[in-house]
Amino acid sequence: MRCVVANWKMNLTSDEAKAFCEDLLGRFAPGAGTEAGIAPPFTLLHQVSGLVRSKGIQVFGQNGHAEPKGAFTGEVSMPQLRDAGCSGVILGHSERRQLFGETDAALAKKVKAAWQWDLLPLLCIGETLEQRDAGQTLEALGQQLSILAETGPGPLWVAYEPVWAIGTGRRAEAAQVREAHAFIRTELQRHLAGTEYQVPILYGGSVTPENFPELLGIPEVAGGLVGGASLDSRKFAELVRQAG
Ligand SMILES: O=C(CO)COP(=O)(O)O
Repeated sequence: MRCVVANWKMNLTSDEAKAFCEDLLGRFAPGAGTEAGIAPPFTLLHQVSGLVRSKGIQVFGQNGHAEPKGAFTGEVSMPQLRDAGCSGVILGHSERRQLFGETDAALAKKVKAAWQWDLLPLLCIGETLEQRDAGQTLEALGQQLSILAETGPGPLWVAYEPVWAIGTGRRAEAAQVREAHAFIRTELQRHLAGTEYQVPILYGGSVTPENFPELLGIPEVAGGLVGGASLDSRKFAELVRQAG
C-alpha cells in the first residue's frame, strides 16, 4: 500500500479549501493500492470531509486531545474529530513537539484515545539537526517509537520526518532515508511482533513532485506526508499519481 497525505498545517480558508478540493477531484487518479489523505486545520474539517470522503480520500485531524471532552480551552477531542468527518489523526508532528511542548508521555495517551474512537493515528517521528550531528538519529527515533511499548499494538501509520528537512527545501538524502526507514521497520517489528498490523512508513520533509519518485524507490518508503507542496492541488494530485 502507498499513502500520500497532505498536511495543510495552519493554511487555507474555506474558499481556498473549496477551490483546492474541486480542482483536486478533477485530476484525482489514484492507483488501486494508493491511499490519499488531507489534514486540514480544524475549521475546515467538516467542509473538506464533505467534499472528498465520498471520493475515497481520507481526512485527518492535525492533532487531538486525549480526553473525550471537558474543560480544555482551545483543544479538540478525538470524538469531535470523528464527528467532523475524520478517519485519522496526525499525532506527534515535530511542530507540536517543538513549539507546543508535546511529550512522548502525552502522545502515548493520544494514540490510545485515537484507537478508542476508531481513528487511525499517523505518528510522526524524526530527529533534530543537533541529534543527527551528534550521531543520535536512531536513538531519537527509537525513543519516539518506544511509546508503543506503553500503548500496545494497534492500527498505525508512521511518518519519518527529519526536523531539519521540514519546510527547508533540504530533503534528506536517499541513504539517510534508507537507514532511518530500515531502523523504524525493525523497531515496529519488535513492538508489534505477533500482531496483524502492517504499518506503512511515510517520509516527510520537503517532498515535491520532483523528488518523490526517487523517494518512492527507497525500500520501506510507503509514501509521503507533504507540507508546502500539498497546498497546490496540481502538485498534490501529481504526488498521488506518482504513488500509484
Ligand atoms: O511537516 C511536513 C509534513 O507534515 C513537511 O513539510 P514540508 O513538505 O513543507 O517540508
